[in-house]
Amino acid sequence: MISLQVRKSLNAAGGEMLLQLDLRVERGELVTLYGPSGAGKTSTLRMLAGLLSPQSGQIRVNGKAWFDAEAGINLPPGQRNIGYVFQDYALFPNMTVRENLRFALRKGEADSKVDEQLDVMELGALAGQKPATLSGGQQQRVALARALVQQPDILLLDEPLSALDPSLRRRLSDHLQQWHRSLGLTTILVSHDSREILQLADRVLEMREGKIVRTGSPQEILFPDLKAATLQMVATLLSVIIRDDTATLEVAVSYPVWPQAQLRLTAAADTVAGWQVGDELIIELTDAGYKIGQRR
Ligand SMILES: Nc1ncnc2c1ncn2[C@@H]1O[C@H](COP(=O)(O)OP(=O)(O)OP(=O)(O)O)[C@@H](O)[C@H]1O
Repeated sequence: MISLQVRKSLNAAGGEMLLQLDLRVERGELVTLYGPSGAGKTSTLRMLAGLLSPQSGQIRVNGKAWFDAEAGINLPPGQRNIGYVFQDYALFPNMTVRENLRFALRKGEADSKVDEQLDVMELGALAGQKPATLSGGQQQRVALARALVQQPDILLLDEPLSALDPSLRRRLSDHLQQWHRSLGLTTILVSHDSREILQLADRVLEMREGKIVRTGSPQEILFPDLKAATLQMVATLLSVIIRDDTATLEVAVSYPVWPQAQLRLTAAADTVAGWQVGDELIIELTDAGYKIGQRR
């Protein structure tokens, strides 16, 4: 179990911002940190990893103090059994993909763990290449593979799938879910992707300006405006074609998640004025058919 009560003053764009956190994550839980850019999500992960020191407070993991300002305890990153994938990937530039993964093996462990991860991450063909020759998405997969080779107790993931194309993203989020369960990991995931959060998260912590402002299930936090008594769906606008007074829309349903999630709908051209691809929509099923509106 992770328990973290810390304060840290950060230099935000608009001046000083106090990161003030009091959170607990149970063993085996997968929790998502969700919130706008600059809310302090990455800084929270960096404090857990030992890369950023709080000014006051405590971090305890499974009963052991990792940080305690009053007692003068601050374990270095190497003594915290954490695997992390940060936005800059932090791969060793002078090592090949395979060497980057091998470096994360514990002493005396077989190379087969490296081969296994290369295989699952679909990186086998790139094993001999250096990070600089890889795309962002490939580097992201190497970073994820390296974090898992380490066999951590705690996995910290800062938008680990954001640079991947949609189909690879889906495959790897399935794998992530399996690893989290089968390896008994405790995972903290920073994500903005509704589908990813709905699929993976047990609980969402919403952060704003350095504080946790709401916690709840993915549905409660992502879609608080959905009315329980009516049949509604949340969807992303994929395309819109207007002909005369009628707009034809293609949308991808993100909640509830359907196996066949793409729909084609029509609406009055006036209704969709100003809508853009990528906008989130709410589709409400009514006696007369359906009603579409933009999600506020
Ligand atoms: N070491 C540091 N010292 C002081 N301020 C920092 C430090 N690291 C980050 N900050 C500032 O703290 C604020 C929060 O940054 P952080 O990266 O934690 O936000 P975030 O929620 O992860 O944002 P994003 O979604 O854009 O990654 C930013 O304004 C940043 O400039």
